[in-house]
Amino acid sequence: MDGRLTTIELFKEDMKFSAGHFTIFSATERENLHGHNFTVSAALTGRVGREGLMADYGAFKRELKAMCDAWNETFMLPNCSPHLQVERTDSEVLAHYDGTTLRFLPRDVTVVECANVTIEELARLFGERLTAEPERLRERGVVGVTIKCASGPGQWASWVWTEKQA
Ligand SMILES: Nc1nc2c(c(=O)[nH]1)N=C([C@H](O)[C@H](O)COP(=O)(O)OP(=O)(O)OP(=O)(O)O)CN2
Repeated sequence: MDGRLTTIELFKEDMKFSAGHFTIFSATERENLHGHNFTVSAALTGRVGREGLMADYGAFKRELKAMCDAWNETFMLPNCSPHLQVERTDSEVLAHYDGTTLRFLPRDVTVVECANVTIEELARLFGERLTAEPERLRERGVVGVTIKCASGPGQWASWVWTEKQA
């Protein structure tokens, strides 16, 4: 590798998903159910090899798109909230919050491994998926990954990984 660093930024038009959610602010305060057109973008920093190539970014695009597709047109519930408990019955997904129960059909819900369906948690989920195999990233010369997730124009949260922290 000639060693120089480059950063490839991915913010394709189709890296998006329309999903419902509500932000939980406390044990007794949350938003009403609503939705956003979320978008996600990634910046991959890495070393350029003698072939004039860093890691092929195609795999990263496919991974991000697959996550967007899985969450698109569903209602997202957090699986690890300190304030909300998710219960699955034979025919429903129940969300117990502050003495109330929200009822969903399984086909309409995505339960995600996060404490809150916020842009900061969604950015982390995207980032952790892309950096699940840090050794493989290193082999491909990737030294940094930054994910941005937005719930609309002009507001996003970032999540950053560097090879040193892994
Ligand atoms: N730290 C965070 N705070 C909030 C988040 C979040 O993800 N992290 N999310 C929300 C809600 O999603 C809320 O719906 C956002 O509403 P708003 O800021 O009004 O954004 P809109 O998409 O509705 O766009 P506007 O045009 O600005 O109204 C709240 N807090």
